[in-house]
Amino acid sequence: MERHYVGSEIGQLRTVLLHRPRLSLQRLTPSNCQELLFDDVLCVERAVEEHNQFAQLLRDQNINVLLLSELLTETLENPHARKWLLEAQLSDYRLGPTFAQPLREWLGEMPADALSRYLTGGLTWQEIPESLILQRITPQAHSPFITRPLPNHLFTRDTSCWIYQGVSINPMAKAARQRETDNLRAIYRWHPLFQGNHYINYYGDEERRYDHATLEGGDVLVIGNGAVLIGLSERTTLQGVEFLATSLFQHHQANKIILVELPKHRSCMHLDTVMTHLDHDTFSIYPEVIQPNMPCWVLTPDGQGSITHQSPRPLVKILEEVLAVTEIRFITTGGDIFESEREQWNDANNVLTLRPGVVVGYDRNLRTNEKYDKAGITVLTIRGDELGRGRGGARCMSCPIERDGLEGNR
Ligand SMILES: NC(=O)NCCC[C@H](N)C(=O)O
Repeated sequence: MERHYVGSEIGQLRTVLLHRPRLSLQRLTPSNCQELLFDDVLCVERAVEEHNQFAQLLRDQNINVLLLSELLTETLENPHARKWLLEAQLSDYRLGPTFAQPLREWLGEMPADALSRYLTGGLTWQEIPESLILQRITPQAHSPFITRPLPNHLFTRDTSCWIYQGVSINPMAKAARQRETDNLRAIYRWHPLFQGNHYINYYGDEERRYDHATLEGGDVLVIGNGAVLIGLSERTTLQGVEFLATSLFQHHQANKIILVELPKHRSCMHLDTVMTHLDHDTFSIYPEVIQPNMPCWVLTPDGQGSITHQSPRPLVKILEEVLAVTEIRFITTGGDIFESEREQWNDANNVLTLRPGVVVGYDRNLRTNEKYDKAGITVLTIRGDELGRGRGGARCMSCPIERDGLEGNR
């Protein structure tokens, strides 16, 4: 049986979920990219090459790389999964019953790989048979899309996140990303890799409107020793955190949730865009947003199945305690004020730690990479000139499913 467990941010990474987009990026244009949360259009061939390089680097480090499209295709071989997902993504409420039902029937007959491609890349009016278009009561379409592409599946970190012995399948804050969660729900519910009772479903897998209780994995750092650091960001709310924390405590998977209040800005949309864990005692931070002494709330179990909180204390003190180290090293983004702002925007702080002191980051962040190097952190670099236009780095583009704890325990 597979072992799904993420014991820390820095222990040996063993299995990771990535997504190599193609169709969704081909459909990004200057007129829709902002709405789809990209800052520009991409050269798709180069983006695919960059992503292949990233995946290959991980494989060369003996890390097992799972690809979301492949898992989704395998999931769609199951007729229950196929029916559920078509109803979730192309519901009567989204498209109107007279059109939605025949459309689902047409898609339902499709080979799994073609369907997986549309469920991630979006479906246009040009791709469906004329006879189906005629079934629409109002023939006027204002958009080329029946369902919009999901280019942000690239950032597998956000849509689901593994914390110790379980997963949160996250209710996303932005409309452009909410259908990603349906794809992930289908994978976790039906893909053979995730069958059995060997992990906990903490949050987000129910058929309900999560409303303001949103949560995204880029805000969740599994610090280890039963602690989780969570950013209250543009995307993750205290409402969402309350549900996740209660579930983590009830399942005895965590005993401390440290809350970091972030500005609600796109440049630091998730905690991992301004802070990542590099080695036992070392973090990367963007000092304009994260200061070692910033006061942070800590949530703990109240002993009766719910949560309580302790008064705010300096971040650095809490981390030293949790990690049992005498002094935390903070490596700040490199360069002068202009360079560091530019490098943070290009995800210099958003590195993926493969094992203590070894990280993957974009090669373009020269100043910050130099500082990592001087501090004894090995940076394995990848190109990200195209991928970076989606505003995410190596950590955002990866969802660890198996990773050792701090002591190397699995
Ligand atoms: N953890 C992360 O910071 N993920 C990057 C997400 C970028 C994506 N374009 C978004 O706006 O959601």
